[in-house]
Amino acid sequence: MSEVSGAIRTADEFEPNKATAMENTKISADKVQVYYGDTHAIKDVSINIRAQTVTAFIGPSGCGKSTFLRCLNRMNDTIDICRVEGRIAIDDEDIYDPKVDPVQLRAKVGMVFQKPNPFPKSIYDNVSYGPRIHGLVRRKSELDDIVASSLQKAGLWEEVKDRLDSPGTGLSGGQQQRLCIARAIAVSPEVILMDEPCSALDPIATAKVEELIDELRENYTIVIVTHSMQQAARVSQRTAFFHLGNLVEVGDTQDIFTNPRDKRTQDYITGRFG
Ligand SMILES: Nc1ncnc2c1ncn2[C@@H]1O[C@H](COP(=O)(O)OP(=O)(O)OP(=O)(O)O)[C@@H](O)[C@H]1O
Repeated sequence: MSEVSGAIRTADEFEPNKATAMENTKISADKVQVYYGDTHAIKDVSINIRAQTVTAFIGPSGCGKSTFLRCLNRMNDTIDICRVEGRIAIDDEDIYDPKVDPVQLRAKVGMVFQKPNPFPKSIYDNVSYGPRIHGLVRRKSELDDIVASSLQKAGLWEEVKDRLDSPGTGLSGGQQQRLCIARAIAVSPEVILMDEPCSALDPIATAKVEELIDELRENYTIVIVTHSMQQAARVSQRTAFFHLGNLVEVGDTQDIFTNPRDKRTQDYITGRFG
């Protein structure tokens, strides 16, 4: 099986270590269709997403990047008119199987949104909330440890360790976004989905979050939707290009940007549309 189904050639068809790449699959989507009422937003998308890799979803506005991202932790379940067909598996387990609890799934597959959205609570409570509701800790000292280590992993500890009781909403935008990343990390996810996580941040805060994404890759599978091709080039190892609900091609980021196989990808990356 190639990484993208259908007649379109993919960079992976030329990959010498294909078997190794397949073994490394964390998420596999097969013939996924998404409808909002009568609108067919995602058309027959198949893709394998690799573990401990940053995969960027790029494409013009409205092409379905966010819709497909939200399929990966069933966030679309919360939209009444949205219907998802096909199969999406994480570690070969179908996440749309009726026995899968979407709340547990969303702990395993965390999400960071475009606009930082800390709870109107303290920094400590923002990070400890998930582990408490998921029953991951028994003692306050364990919770303290999770809060500290999550903030450390999110690169925020040094900036907030003396004011854990202050409101999360009082932090700068970039700090709030790293707090949201700490909150996602606190429940020990395996996958982190990021929907344009830097679009509300200034260049310095963006650089910090990008650096963090690079560090997190060692322990997590990361999928990021971005409008910035520079960002995709900086942070991702794999890039998937979407157009009008289709996944046009996926491959190593460097190949997609230097040697796209489809004219639509080429037109997009050279700024001819979108
Ligand atoms: N909640 C919704 N209800 C109805 N239609 C929706 C909804 N969300 C998205 N759509 C439609 O689905 C299609 C894909 O939208 P989506 O937001 O996934 O694209 P996108 O590539 O992420 O766009 P952008 O880059 O502008 O964020 C669009 O036609 C959009 O209008």
